[in-house]
Amino acid sequence: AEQAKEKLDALKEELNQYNYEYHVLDRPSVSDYEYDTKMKELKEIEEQFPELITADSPSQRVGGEPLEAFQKVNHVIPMLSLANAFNEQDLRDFDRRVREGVGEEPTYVCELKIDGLAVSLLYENGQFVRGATRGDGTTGEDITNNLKTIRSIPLKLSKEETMEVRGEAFMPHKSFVKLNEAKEENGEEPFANPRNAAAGSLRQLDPKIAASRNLDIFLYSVGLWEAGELESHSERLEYLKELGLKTNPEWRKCSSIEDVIQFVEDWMEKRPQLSYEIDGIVIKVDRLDHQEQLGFTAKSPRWAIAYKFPAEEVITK
Ligand SMILES: Cc1ccc(Cn2cc(C(N)=O)ccc2=O)c(C)c1
Repeated sequence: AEQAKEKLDALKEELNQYNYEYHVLDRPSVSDYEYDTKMKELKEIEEQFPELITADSPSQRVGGEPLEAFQKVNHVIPMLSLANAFNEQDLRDFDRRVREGVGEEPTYVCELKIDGLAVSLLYENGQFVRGATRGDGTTGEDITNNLKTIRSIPLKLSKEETMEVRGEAFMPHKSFVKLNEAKEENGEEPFANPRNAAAGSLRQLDPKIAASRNLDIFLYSVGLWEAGELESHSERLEYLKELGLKTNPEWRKCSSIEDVIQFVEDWMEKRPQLSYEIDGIVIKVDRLDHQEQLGFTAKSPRWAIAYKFPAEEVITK
């Protein structure tokens, strides 16, 4: 069994790397056939030596039996909602409040606001151990088995960090159209939009159904983090990527509200080119000390705002 363990460890490393290249970088280095052949080899060894199976093995993505119900999860740091901006004046008002609060010109980070389901991923010593929905911000549902089926979620980080990361799980356009075609063929009610389809998929008690829905994820923030000492949101985004997590590549630093308004106008135009749905732009003050100075209202941070695009008629055909 010693050689089997060595062979298995090598295959795990290799397959997790290929999975990362394909689903996170969108830059595979081997053919699907080669990936599939090595996966079969790994499963054969695990079948012979079940005691060698580990939680971060690529064979463990589509987990166990359907659950009876979801366990509750308490978010130690609440997952807050963002205040909304609907026009340029709202953005200028936000900028004025920020400048008055921090007493200097802030740097902003603008990110695409993915129209999916906010989720929390907990890693302990680099291992993915638990995934949860946002719920009401304080209490969510444990959907670990369903989130494990999202191929772009690494089962192991590139460093042995103990941290909670947050992001948006979503259903890409192509998967949404295919799913609704299948539903209509079966005479079932199609989903109204990709957000409902993603939420419906992650609320399935049977992980095999979630696995069939081709969901994806972008991570964009950090919750609990033992050793966290970075100083800005932009550094955190870069660190999430360094850890092997999928981050949205379109974020930009903006040195003034004029830049923010330009970014918002640009993406209003470019939105239809994306392979996933966005419902706006998230604007955050970059420096974490500025964020602390600004603090929170009862339900939202004062250092961030969500610019909402006018609802787009979704072409479901
Ligand atoms: C048979 C088969 C196996 C794998 C895949 C997709 N894919 C490919 C790779 C790869 N090329 O590095 C890695 C992970 C993965 O999920 C498809 C579409 C079909």
